[in-house]
Amino acid sequence: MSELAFFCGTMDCGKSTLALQIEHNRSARGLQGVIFTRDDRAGEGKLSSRLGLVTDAVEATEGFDLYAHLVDWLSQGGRCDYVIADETQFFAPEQIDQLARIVDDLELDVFAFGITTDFRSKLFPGSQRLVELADRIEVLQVEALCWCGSRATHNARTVGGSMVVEGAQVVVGDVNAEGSAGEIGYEVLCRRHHRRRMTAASARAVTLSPDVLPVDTGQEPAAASRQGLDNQRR
Ligand SMILES: Nc1ncnc2c1ncn2[C@@H]1O[C@H](COP(=O)(O)OP(=O)(O)O)[C@@H](O)[C@H]1O
Ligand SMILES: Cc1cn([C@H]2C[C@H](O)[C@@H](COP(=O)(O)O)O2)c(=O)[nH]c1=O
Repeated sequence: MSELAFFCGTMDCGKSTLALQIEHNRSARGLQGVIFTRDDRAGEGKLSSRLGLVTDAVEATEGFDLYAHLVDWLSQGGRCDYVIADETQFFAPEQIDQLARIVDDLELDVFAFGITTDFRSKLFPGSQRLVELADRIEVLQVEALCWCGSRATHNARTVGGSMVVEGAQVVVGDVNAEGSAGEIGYEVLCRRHHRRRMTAASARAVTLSPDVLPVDTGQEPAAASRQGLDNQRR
């Protein structure tokens, strides 16, 4: 029986890589898929992974009907054995309903990939609909890590290394990507540090601050600095 599977996780945990692997394994066996995406960092009509692989995809723009697209494609003699949808957090809830209809009415497997929550740890509407409709939800097993070494479960948006909590829900961007001052970047954090708005840069700044270095312990500076970091981890 065909199914709607939702593969989710934080940014940078390997979702697009898995999407490309599923595509590779199936096409290597002669199957043909249709790939949808929206607002991939590599540009319009692309599905890309940080490992350097990229493939062409159909851009699911606002108002684009994924079910109608597939019916058109099939009725023109096109072939489709399965569907892959990446960056599904950006899809409208109606488009997720269309993915479910592709499973139910066209009897095709749909593999959907996306982050569940935004930089404020609120569900994206598309991801919420996937949680509501998916037959199967898989959290990716390659864990991204917070700077403290714990499993990263949340996505932070940063400006100048500091976490921000104001702004539009959708801003395409990358982890480790902050360039010029004021540019938006992202960093994955554990919940504790997301709640405290403590990014790698702000933890480093606190650790190095003279305020938190014990002055009369007789410790070596390196040991004192480590102790400051331990305090932040707690
Ligand atoms: N230079 C590298 N060497 C090995 N693995 C890498 C490298 N760069 C990225 N990765 C892997 O790729 C993952 C990101 O894959 P990607 O599919 O782009 O993530 P997502 O789609 O979830 O944002 C990282 O978590 C890491 O496991
Ligand atoms: C948290 C968050 C992320 N985004 C954007 C940033 C990236 O372009 C994508 C996630 O892509 P990835 O392949 O999973 O790394 O989503 C956003 O627009 N708003 C957010 O709050």
